[in-house]
Amino acid sequence: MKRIKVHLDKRLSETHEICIGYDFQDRIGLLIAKEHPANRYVIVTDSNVSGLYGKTFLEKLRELGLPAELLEFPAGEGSKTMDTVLALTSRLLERGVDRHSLLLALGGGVVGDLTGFVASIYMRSVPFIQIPTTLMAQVDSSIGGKTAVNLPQGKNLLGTFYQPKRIFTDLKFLETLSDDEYLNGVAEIVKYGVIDEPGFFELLEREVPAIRERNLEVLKKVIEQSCRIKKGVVEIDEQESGFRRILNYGHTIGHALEASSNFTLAHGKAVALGMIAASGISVQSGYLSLEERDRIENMIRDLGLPVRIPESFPQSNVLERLQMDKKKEGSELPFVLLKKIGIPFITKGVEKSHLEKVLEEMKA
Ligand SMILES: NC(=O)c1ccc[n+]([C@@H]2O[C@H](COP(=O)([O-])OP(=O)(O)OC[C@H]3O[C@@H](n4cnc5c(N)ncnc54)[C@H](O)[C@@H]3O)[C@@H](O)[C@H]2O)c1
Ligand SMILES: O=C(O)C(=O)C[C@@H](O)[C@H](O)[C@H](O)COP(=O)(O)O
Ligand SMILES: [Zn+2]
Repeated sequence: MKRIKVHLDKRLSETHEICIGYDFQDRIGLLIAKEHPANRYVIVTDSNVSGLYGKTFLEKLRELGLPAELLEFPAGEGSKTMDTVLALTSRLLERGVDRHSLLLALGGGVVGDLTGFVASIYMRSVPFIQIPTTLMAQVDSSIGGKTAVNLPQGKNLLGTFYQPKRIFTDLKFLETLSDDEYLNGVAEIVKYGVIDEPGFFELLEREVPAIRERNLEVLKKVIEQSCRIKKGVVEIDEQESGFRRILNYGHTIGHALEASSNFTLAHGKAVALGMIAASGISVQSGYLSLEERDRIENMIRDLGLPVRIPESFPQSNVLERLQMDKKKEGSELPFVLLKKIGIPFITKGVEKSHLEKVLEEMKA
């Protein structure tokens, strides 16, 4: 197990660590018992992860003498709502959970975002730990302290910045993850390749077959590097006053697609499409070469992610959803564009005609 430190501004939150390795689930309970004393431990998980890992993890904590319990909610993005927040908080109250208790988010990004949000507001905050079980959560959502729920109008419209006390990332969890859910996490890894050093993008290009085969040695390298890239960005700009926005590459259109599908299009797939769209706008605006745009699209296609927007997403609907983006500044909608692979930048807004042309070209 490796330990990667996340150093944050002391005024806002404490430094914590990502413990990353393969097959150390037994040690997670032990480390929690030794290093995170609490009067109650509440595992928060979803209905799929509960059966796969939640109940055995609960037993392990109890075997260590910890007063532990488990709360679950229905799996899926549809649960990332205020209704689930209210249901979870009333169950926490019924069970006497207080500020000396610890929440354990065991699951994918939905579990992590929801549990983090609840932890940040319940009794004006209780501590929580992230135990990510999807690739998406291991490389992205467990790191950085963004918590959120969706509103019918748009993605992640309610949320907080609230850091976990620790992150336990065990790659063994990924062995039960479906190929489809695995691919959603791969999309965010491509994002790091595009916004960070070109060497990482080139490594991903070389390793496309190994990534598709879920080769463990390659995954170890790629997941660790992704965690290092994300934590590096968050350390510079924890609360997204500027630089952290580069992590939103592909997300402006991605979020609009998710909302216009009523959150049935998965986040990773939406981001894959959004990255191609943002690269296309970068070409239209004269910043990025067509050759580099094509390298991005080819990699996304070769990895098995979508590259065309299905007919069920009319352009007018997507444009309407973009107006609900929380990053909007007056009438301008900032975008993360590219000068090159590895050189992202933030624009105040983009030409509507460029946006429309790119969305038209991406139609299936
Ligand atoms: N906070 C952030 O910085 C951040 C970053 C990226 C994504 N997100 C959010 O994360 C969410 C998407 O996360 P996700 O892709 O993990 O989706 P998810 O949490 O819905 O998990 C996907 C599916 O995999 C199942 N699952 C989880 N772990 C499993 C395992 N080990 N084996 C088998 N099945 C398993 C879940 O039950 C679910 O059905 C979105 O809401 C997105 O907005 C947040
Ligand atoms: O951590 C960040 O910052 C990100 O933007 C990571 C994204 O992958 C993630 O999807 C995030 O939830 C998007 O946040 P939002 O503020 O654009 O809703
Ligand atoms: Zn994302």
